[in-house]
Amino acid sequence: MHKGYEKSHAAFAEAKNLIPGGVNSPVRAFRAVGTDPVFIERGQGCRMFDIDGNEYIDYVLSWGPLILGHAHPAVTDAIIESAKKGTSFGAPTLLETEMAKLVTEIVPSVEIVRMVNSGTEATMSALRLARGYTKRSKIIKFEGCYHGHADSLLIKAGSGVATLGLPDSPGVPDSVAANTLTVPFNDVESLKLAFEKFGEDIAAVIIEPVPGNMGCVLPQRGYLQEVRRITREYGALLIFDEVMTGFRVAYGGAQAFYDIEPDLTTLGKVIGGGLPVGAYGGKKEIMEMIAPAGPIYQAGTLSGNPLAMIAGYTTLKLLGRPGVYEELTAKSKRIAEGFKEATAELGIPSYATYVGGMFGCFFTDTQVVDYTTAKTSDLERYGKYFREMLKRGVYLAPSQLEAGFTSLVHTDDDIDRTLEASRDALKTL
Ligand SMILES: Cc1ncc(COP(=O)(O)O)c(C=O)c1O
Ligand SMILES: N[C@H](C=O)CCC(=O)O
Repeated sequence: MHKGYEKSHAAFAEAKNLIPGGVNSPVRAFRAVGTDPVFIERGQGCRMFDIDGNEYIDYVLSWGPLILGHAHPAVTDAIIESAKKGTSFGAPTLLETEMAKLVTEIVPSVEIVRMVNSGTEATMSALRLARGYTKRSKIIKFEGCYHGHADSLLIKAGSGVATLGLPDSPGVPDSVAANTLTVPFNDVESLKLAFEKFGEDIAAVIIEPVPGNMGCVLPQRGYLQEVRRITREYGALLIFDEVMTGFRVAYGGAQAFYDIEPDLTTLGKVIGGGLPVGAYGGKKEIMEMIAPAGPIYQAGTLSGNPLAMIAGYTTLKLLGRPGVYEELTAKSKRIAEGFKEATAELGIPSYATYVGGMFGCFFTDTQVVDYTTAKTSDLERYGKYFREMLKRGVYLAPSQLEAGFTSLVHTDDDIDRTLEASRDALKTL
C-alpha cells in the first residue's frame, strides 16, 4: 500500500534551506514532473526504498551507472575489502593499470586511457586535448546533447538544462560560447554547412552517439558514419561521448554497436560501478599529448581512486559474461514495446525507442530524431504519468527529456509489474 510522501516533503523543505534548490544536482528536484522528490533510504537489486517506506522498481539506476542493480554483492564486497587497505593514496596502484588494460580491451578505439572523477571532467579534458592537439579553437556539439557542465558545453544542452529551460547558462562568458557551434542531431546537411563555413577552425565534434539527454534518441542509419567521414575530411577530431552509452548499449559501447572509430572517447557512469569515475581515452598519438607524457595539463587529487577503480573493475568484469547485452536489450524492448502497445490501445500519441540497456518513451506521435522533435512531446502528460507511476511503485526519470535504463537484475516479473502499472497509469491521463 502506498504510504504517502510526508517525510520526503519535510526532508525537501529542510534541504531547500541548506542546499541550492534542495538537491546536489538539478535533475533530482522533480521540477518538470510537478511534485517534490522522494528521499531515498536504501537500494537493493532493482528496488529503491524511500524514507516514507515506499518501494520502487528503479529505471533511473543513479542515472545509468547501476547496470548490475543497487548494492550488488560482488561490487559491495570489493569496495569494503579495498577500503580496509586505505581509501586514497595519491600515488600509482597496480589496479589502475589493470583497469586501463581492461578498458582498452573492451572499448575498440581506446588504446590508452586516463581516469578522472566524473563525466564532466572527462569531456572537459577531452576538449582541451582536442584543441591542444589540433591547435584550433571551435567545437561542434549537437542541440539537446548533454556532456556535463563545463562552460563550453553548456550551450543548447540537454538533460536538466533542457528540463529547466536554461538553454544558455548565465556565467558562461560570450567569448567561450562563441567557440561552440551547435547543429541538430541526425542532420548531415547542417553539419556539412558548419564545416564549410568554419572547417579550418574546428578542433572537434563531440557527440552522444545515442543521445540520452533529450530522451533516448537513435541515430538514423548511416548518420554516425557521415559524421566520421566529415570530421576526417576537415581534420577535426571526433569525440564520442560514451559517458552514458559506454558498457550500456553494448560491451564496447555505441562505437562497437555502430562500428565507428572515434578519435577520442569519454566514459563515465557504468565505468565507476556506482562510485564517482570518468575517463577519456583514444589514439595513443593523441593521448600522449597529456601531461606528463606531453604538454597539455590535466590532473586530479582523487583520480584513479582505489575504491572507485575496484567498483568499476568488478562491474566491467561481470558485464563481460556471454548474453549480457542480449538480456539488457530484451528488457528495454519489452518496456518500450509495452508502452507503445498500451498507448495505442488507449489512443494516446506515443513514440518509443530502445537500444541495449537504454529506452525512451515519448508522448508524441512525431518520430523523435532530434531535440526539436523530442520537444513535441506532451511534457505535462509525462509529468502526470510519472506521478501515477511513482504512486504505483515505479521510479522513472523525472523528466521526459531523459533516457530510461534497464539492469541485469530487473526480472520478467518486475517488467510485468511495470507494464501493468503503466497501463493503469495511462488510463488516468
Ligand atoms: C552523455 C553524458 N556526458 C557527460 C555527462 C556528465 O557526467 P557527470 O554527471 O558524471 O559529470 C553525462 C551525465 O551527466 C552524460 O549523460
Ligand atoms: N542526464 C544527466 C546524466 O546523464 C543526469 C545526471 C545529473 O545531471 O545529475
